[in-house]
Amino acid sequence: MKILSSSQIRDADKHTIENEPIESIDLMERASASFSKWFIGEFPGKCKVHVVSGKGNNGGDGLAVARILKRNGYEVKVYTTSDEGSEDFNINFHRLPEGIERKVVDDSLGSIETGVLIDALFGSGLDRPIEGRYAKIVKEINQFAGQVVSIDIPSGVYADNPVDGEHVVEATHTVSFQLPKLAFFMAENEKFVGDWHVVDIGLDQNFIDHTDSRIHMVTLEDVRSYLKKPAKFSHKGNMGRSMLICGSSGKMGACIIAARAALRSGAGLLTCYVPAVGENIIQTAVPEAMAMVSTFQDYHVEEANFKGMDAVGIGPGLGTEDQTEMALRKWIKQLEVPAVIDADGLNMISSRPDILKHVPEGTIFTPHPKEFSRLAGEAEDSFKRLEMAREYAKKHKVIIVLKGAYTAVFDTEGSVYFNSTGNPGMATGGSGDALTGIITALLGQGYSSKWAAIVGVFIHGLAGDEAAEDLGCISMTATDIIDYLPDAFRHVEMR
Ligand SMILES: NC(=O)C1=CN([C@@H]2O[C@H](COP(=O)(O)OP(=O)(O)OC[C@H]3O[C@@H](n4cnc5c(N)ncnc54)[C@H](O)[C@@H]3O)[C@@H](O)[C@H]2O)[C@H](O)CC1
Ligand SMILES: [K+]
Repeated sequence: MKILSSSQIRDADKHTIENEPIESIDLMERASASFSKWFIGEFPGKCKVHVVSGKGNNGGDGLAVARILKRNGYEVKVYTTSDEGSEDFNINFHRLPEGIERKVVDDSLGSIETGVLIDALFGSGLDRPIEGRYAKIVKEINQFAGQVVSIDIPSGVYADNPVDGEHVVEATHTVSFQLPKLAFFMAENEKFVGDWHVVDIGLDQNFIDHTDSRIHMVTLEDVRSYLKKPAKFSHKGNMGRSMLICGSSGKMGACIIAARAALRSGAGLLTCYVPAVGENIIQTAVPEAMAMVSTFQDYHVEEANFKGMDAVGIGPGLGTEDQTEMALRKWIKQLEVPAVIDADGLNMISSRPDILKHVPEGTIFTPHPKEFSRLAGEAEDSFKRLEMAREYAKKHKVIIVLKGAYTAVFDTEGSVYFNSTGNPGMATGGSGDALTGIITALLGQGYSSKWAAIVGVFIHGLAGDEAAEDLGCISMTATDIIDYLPDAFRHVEMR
């Protein structure tokens, strides 16, 4: 699914009005009806509803929603910051039926005790920080004890830029029109956006399909269409020969997790290349995997042989000893097959950036934000980090998997794909090692680097979601994520 900027959405809006054709006020009605349908589903008990409207079209939506909810049996009170506004605001202001209490407010809503508050103060037309009387209103909204639902976007949040003021509505839910907004994927906006939802308002799909956007959200349908089904005549030899280079004394767990995740992700033949300390451990814990054992006891110091391999995963539990770093340099120089580099592998590259020039095109890096800042420098905010990751991926011709609540995959051409699965329970030791294993297995089965990363991240998150459903976010571990991989793959396969 594409994510469009506010100006692209405005164009889609204009195009729909001209070409459907539909009057702008009727499009507002359609948007408000879609919002109301969502609202009635979420709050079926006919609670008291307080609608706070600004004077733009977001406010106009609020007024239309007030009317629709009143018709559906809700007790509605409307607070407007003005009795006059945009053309469609004015029409909806005059359409407000009798029986809706209304109040034109200056800088205070007065006391609101119960019910649900709908925030229609500012939408995508916000063009400066919220100050003065509007700031006081936002303060009151945030002090309200009940749930707050923002129409389209929380007032004070920009769709495509970082928040620049102190006064921003903190919504419980945000109901966005037609598509999600880039702002929803940024960690610092989580407390403003709350749980977000998208409702269809019938903007011209053909126009959206032809609008150039390099920002996407990965959906189940996307992954379903890319998932390779094992062929009837497949055998272990053509399901990919993969190697994990992993482990050091005290860090063999990372290796086990990555190996198990790879096997649960369809790796045909898996070899774990480990230092001597790891031989018995890996052979006992993961009997399905072969072990290739380096002569040195505690950590990697030697060149590996990738002959006959289809994919390599480098990083889980490697440690960052100087000699391991020298070994990493050799591994990277002789890489001829698709590879994913994680964790300590990335940390070593950060401390010796000259290694970068030997990294083959299309290699996948899977940093979390801290590892990414070691690679590319500190970012002021998530929007800047997004640009930095995009530039880094393009410049070094690598796929970046930037891990976070919405893990983002950056391809080498400047596109970014936000993942839509996963939960806070996955921020647990070993979760990243499992992801490395999954991606290595997919690379081995012939997925392109970009799609191995996108599909791997999605499946990893989905397995985490299935695990969280049964076990809860607090108790789940990385091993649980692996245990739920079969459910996740089946879920994607199901049609
Ligand atoms: N295609 C769609 O998605 C549809 C969207 N709709 C809704 O329209 C709004 C956008 O409406 P717009 O009139 O452009 O902007 P706002 O309502 O956000 O308000 C603009 C209004 O406010 C002034 N303003 C901006 N920033 C500030 C500020 N910080 N302080 C004070 N005043 C400010 C600005 O000058 C304007 O006067 C979109 O979000 C949807 O909710 C349609 O209803 C359906 C189609
Ligand atoms: K709003």
